[in-house]
Amino acid sequence: MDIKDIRKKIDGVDAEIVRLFQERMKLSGEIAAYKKDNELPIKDEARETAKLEEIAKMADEDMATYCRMLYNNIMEMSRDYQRRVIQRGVNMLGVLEEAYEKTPAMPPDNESIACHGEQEPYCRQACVKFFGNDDHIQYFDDLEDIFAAVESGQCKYAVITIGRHIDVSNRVYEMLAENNCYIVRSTVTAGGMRFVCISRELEIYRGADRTCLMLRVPDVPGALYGVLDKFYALGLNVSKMKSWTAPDDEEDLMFCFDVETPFDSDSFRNMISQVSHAEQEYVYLGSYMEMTNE
Ligand SMILES: O=C(O)C(=O)C[C@]1(C(=O)O)C=C[C@@H](O)C=C1
Repeated sequence: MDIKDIRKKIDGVDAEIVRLFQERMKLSGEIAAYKKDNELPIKDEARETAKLEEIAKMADEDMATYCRMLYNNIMEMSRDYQRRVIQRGVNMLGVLEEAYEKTPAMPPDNESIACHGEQEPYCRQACVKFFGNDDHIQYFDDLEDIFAAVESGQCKYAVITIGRHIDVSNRVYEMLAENNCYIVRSTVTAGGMRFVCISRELEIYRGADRTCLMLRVPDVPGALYGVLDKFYALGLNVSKMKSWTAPDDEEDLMFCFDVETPFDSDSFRNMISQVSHAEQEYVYLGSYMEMTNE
């Protein structure tokens, strides 16, 4: 068969795939609305695992791995779309201000905290700084287990490092977004490791003076400039800037950075308005205070 004929067949199959993919995404959007109304988390690990198993069984033997990879990506996009559906029309500033009003002066000192076993001594130091004690730590082997513990409610908070290993911190930011978790406090321990306290509930403590934002942009010249320019125009300082290639597409860049401005200020409100009306989809990862030794 001529290559042209084969391509024609591929075009036909692609048209079907696009139609069905969009149909699936719309259904996923309906699930997002249900999850929002019933206060359910976007990610359902058990459903995804079962779905991948089912897909692998359904596929021909030599295609099973490809089908699994495809569905891994499809479900990641599906979650991304659900996040957008949920955020659409939400008055972001109103949500943040309500969270600020509801957050107590100090974090509770008797909640379970998920930590990484490998980082034990530093984690303890960070917990003492955040909660005044290190009595309620539960140790886990990896980040996935830590986020699962927070997601399921087994632990209300997690204290994890975000510094040092560049790959680790990128993954932490991606996982915060995937699991709808927020940074609520931050500190640097002895040894120069930066630890953050994260929560699934949006909490904004008094004194919060920096806000962590993440966004995805196409990897084209000037992409970074176009993002930062808007913050500089508002007189806002941007720090702890990180960028890396999107995990699922080499042509996209992920940016994560802190904007330094007190929560209770006009410049904060201007920034949120800027972010809410931007063309790009920003992911809000929390407003917090950097806790020092004093
Ligand atoms: O079944 C759900 O709960 C969905 O939200 C749909 C879906 C999917 O795309 O298949 C998306 C996210 C969940 O983690 C699991 C599955």
